[in-house]
Amino acid sequence: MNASATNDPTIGDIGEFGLIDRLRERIGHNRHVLLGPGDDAAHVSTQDGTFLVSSDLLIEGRHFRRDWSSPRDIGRKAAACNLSDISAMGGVATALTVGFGAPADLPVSWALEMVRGFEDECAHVGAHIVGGDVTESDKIIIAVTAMGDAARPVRRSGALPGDYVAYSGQLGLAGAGFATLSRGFRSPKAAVEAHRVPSPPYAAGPQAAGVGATSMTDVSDGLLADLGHIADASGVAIDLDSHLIVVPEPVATVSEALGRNAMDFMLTGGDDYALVATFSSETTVPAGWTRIGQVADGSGVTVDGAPYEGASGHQHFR
Ligand SMILES: Nc1ncnc2c1ncn2[C@@H]1O[C@H](COP(=O)(O)OP(=O)(O)OP(=O)(O)O)[C@@H](O)[C@H]1O
Ligand SMILES: Cc1ncc(C[n+]2csc(CCOP(=O)(O)O)c2C)c(N)n1
Ligand SMILES: [Mg+2]
Repeated sequence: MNASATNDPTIGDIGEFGLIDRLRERIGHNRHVLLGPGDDAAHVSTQDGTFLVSSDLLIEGRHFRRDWSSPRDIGRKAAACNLSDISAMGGVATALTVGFGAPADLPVSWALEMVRGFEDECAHVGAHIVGGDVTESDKIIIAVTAMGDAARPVRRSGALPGDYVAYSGQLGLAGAGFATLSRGFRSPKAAVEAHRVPSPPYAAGPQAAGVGATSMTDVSDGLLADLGHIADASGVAIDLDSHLIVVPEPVATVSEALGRNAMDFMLTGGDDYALVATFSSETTVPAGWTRIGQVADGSGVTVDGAPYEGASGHQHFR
């Protein structure tokens, strides 16, 4: 921290999650807020039911680059990271609103292709765009709000000692793709494609909720970082068994080519939007899920019984 930090800290001083904590201190709630900020989506009641709602912001240069991804890819990714948050509550997304900021010289066709990407991705769950906003901006900004429905939302806070940890979907590929593109390469294609368009296992969310998952989240920042949110919210410790985490071939290829540790991509690479959940030891591992760890008394996330060296995942402002 710099000298001024003690008096008037900057966002850079306190970081993404420090800022969210400080903002949340100022946010009230009413009787309709069944679950407020802090989970993948909020849960709100209405006169005749309830809904889930979640927002994610994508900024050109921070989340995507126009020279790396097509407008259709970018639309699909912007939809995917929002639809994934609804799935991570055990829900099914029904509607999106899309705020779109763009420079005046952006071709109209770019925006239309982006919306095609949105509709393509939304087709996986049956959702559609129901509104939005447009504004002029120096860089492209895509601000999405997703709404959805869940019979029994699964929170981050329900993991219990004795539960096991399992994931569904892909890990490591998008991070490896980002590293590949950052070094000016275009292959392996599977990794680069995973950065451009993630493949969230949408149906696995309601499936896990249906068999009684005790907690769940999606992996947007990195497996260790996002499991850290489950550990914190649940007041438990989580230990992963690295031998149960199988490195996909493209991740191994990228690791070798770039002189990187493959497990780093698997444990700390974001952007794949896998789901990770905890289940009671009496629950059979659901089809499509892979068991990778254990919940115990304590706090924090360890790998093979020891803290993992380095950053646990992507953090803005750091
Ligand atoms: N500006 C804000 N005001 C109120 N709540 C916020 C704000 N920013 C984030 N939050 C809340 O903080 C929690 C964590 O946010 P975060 O963005 O990490 O969640 P996420 O969408 O699951 O992850 P990601 O953005 O990496 O996909 C969420 O419940 C979110 O609603
Ligand atoms: C051009 C470019 N640079 C970096 C990355 C990597 N990245 C950016 S944000 C994020 C976490 C999720 O975002 P958020 O927490 O904002 O939802 C990750 C893994 C990228 N995808 N594209
Ligand atoms: Mg999430």
